[in-house]
Amino acid sequence: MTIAEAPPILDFSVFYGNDQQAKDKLVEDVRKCCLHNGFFQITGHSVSADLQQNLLRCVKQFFALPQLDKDAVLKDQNTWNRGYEKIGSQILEAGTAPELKEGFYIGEEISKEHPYFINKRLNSGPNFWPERMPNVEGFKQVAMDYYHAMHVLAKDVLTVIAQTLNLDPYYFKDFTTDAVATLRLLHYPPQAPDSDEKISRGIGAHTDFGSVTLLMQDEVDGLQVYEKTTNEWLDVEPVRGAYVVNLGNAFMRWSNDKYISNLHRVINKSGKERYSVPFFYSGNPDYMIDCLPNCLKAGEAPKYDPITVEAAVKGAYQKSYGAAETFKKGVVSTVKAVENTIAV
Ligand SMILES: O=C(O)CCC(=O)C(=O)O
Ligand SMILES: [Fe+2]
Repeated sequence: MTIAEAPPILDFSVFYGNDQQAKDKLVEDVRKCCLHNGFFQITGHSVSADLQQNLLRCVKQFFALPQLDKDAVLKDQNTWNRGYEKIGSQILEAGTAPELKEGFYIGEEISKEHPYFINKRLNSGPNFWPERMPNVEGFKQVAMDYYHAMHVLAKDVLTVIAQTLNLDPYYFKDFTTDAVATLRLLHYPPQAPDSDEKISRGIGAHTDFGSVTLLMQDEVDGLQVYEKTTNEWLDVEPVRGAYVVNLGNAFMRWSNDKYISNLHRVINKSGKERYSVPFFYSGNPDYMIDCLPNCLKAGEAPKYDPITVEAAVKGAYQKSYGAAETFKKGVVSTVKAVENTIAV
């Protein structure tokens, strides 16, 4: 594995097997990636190809709905991060235009009687389903089956990550109990061939806010990961069925910046419609993120105060949507980088 290459593809099936040498090698490969840029890809995982394909079919059906039907479930109608976001709702990279993507957010189905909803906990409430969609019941079923399968896979990935830090494989058990996570369906229309490379983005350069992200891409490319050693953007070519795994800002803070939450972006120059589905795993909202064991060098002190998962993640989305609003009001020059985004 050389360094200035797109995130390597690791065979995760060894995690489920008994070959200790292969398991150790997986842990070692994941460790290298976490230290370098926090990005790797996995095949041979537990999510079935059928479920992945069914979900992608639903994603395409949803975005093909008439605009009015999508607008009926606009996410600004709730405060718990569910529903549809229009093209141009977000700016993650300072100095770029509102992003050329539309999205749909799904989370755990949390009723209005649930204590998480009553107490306005992180991203907690009922889903906001597109009731005008033909076969909406099928859409709900596939989306929730997929959402729950992703929780299982995220726990497995964290079991490996624990071992990369020489921790008990189940070190993250409390963190993953009653975890909050968000599934985001994304559609990137093709960018005009003559669009300005400097300001036109599917999604601007950003780092993810949560702990770990598991991303499924369809067959159209466009995702790029920043390579700091060479100051390049590396293409992450889609691999059928694979997940791109990356650590988010909360994990970086938790590891005292030993493990990296890295910049990435999407520019869809393919001329085709692009679809992708990131799953953002935050963790248990009450869990206290405090410098993980084995993350301090000799004599080094923790850089950050302990913080709950909820406090670490909340608010970050708000800032990026605020930036798009500011842009649309015509005050482009005053748009500031969101706190955790570095313009390169
Ligand atoms: O669509 C992609 O490939 C990346 C999406 C992403 O980075 C995000 O939603 O945070
Ligand atoms: Fe991202």
